[in-house]
Amino acid sequence: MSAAILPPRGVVARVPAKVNLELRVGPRRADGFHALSTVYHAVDLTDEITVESAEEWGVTVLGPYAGRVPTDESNLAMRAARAVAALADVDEPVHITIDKSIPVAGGMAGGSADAAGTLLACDSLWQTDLSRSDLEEAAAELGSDVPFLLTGGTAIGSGRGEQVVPVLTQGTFHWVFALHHSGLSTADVYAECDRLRADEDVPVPEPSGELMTALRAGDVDQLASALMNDLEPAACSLDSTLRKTMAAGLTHGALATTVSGSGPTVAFLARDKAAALDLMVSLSADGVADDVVHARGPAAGAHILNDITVR
Ligand SMILES: C[C@](O)(CO)[C@H](O)COP(=O)(O)OP(=O)(O)OC[C@H]1O[C@@H](n2ccc(N)nc2=O)[C@H](O)[C@@H]1O
Ligand SMILES: Nc1ncnc2c1ncn2[C@@H]1O[C@H](COP(=O)(O)OP(=O)(O)OP(=O)(O)O)[C@@H](O)[C@H]1O
Repeated sequence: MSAAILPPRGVVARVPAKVNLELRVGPRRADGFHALSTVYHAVDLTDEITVESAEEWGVTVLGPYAGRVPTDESNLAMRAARAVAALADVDEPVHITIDKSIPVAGGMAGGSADAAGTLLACDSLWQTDLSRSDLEEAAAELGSDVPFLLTGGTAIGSGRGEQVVPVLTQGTFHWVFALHHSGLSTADVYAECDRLRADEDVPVPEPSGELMTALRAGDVDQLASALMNDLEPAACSLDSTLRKTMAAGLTHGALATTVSGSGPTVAFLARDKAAALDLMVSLSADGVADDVVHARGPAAGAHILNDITVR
């Protein structure tokens, strides 16, 4: 006699953080967003999202950042679950548990990652027949960074960042991230960028050939010289400690440094794993950041780890 196949009671998804290898910010558009040309790079600093059938809708956040993440309807993971339920016409509450390692308001797209993981986990739990493009559309509505977190790897982002095209890269890059407990609001950083450039004629942004060549060749030195972020002056203007953190990493042997997205996380590119671990020790000893972590990229986008079928 064959055992009955039960639908899964819960699904676990893993989602990466991101750093922008290049972030060119164009003029503010009529809808308030800025035209972007960016190269996203997923790194293996991850959150885990568990979505389980429940009596009521709810969110629990685990880990050191728990106190700084809302657990009501404004949580991006909850908004993602509601979006899948509406699209697939499902009326079945879920409880979402976010085991959080990606810093909050750190410029590494932590909330966006949780949204991407939840889209995938709910899609799997409810066995909807939503297409990949349905999920990508829902992702773009939740936030500009969310579609990339579904894709992962390394990808060019255009539009307001929501249009994503994967790029081929070779090898693995080693990063050290200097985390700061005080976050920066993404909207504030874009507004500060506008203020600092008020007298400039800002061109429509385009990707650079040098970065694409570096990625195709897996050339870490070339990548080091191609890193750039138009939001860096704005993030450093809002948090005056960032320049000191960046300088410390370069003194301790980082090949290059950049503010991650809208900051305040500072990313350092290291030659290899050993150099990254040395840099971590030196930065920790300097006390220039609240925490220092090593991560590798490119990493996989949101993916399902397993179904929980036990009742
Ligand atoms: C800084 C980056 O992380 C770089 O990848 C993203 O551009 C931010 O993406 P995100 O956090 O998903 O941002 P959203 O939730 O879409 O927008 C938050 C706020 O950031 C500003 N914003 C965002 C994206 C964009 N292309 N232009 C903007 O001006 C807007 O003020 C917006 O209200
Ligand atoms: N699941 C979530 N995780 C983290 N923050 C969330 C979440 N849901 C809602 N938020 C809210 O969103 C704000 C921004 O959080 P997030 O960690 O996504 O910023 P970020 O990493 O700087 O984003 P980005 O890099 O995409 O600009 C937080 O301050 C928090 O109030």
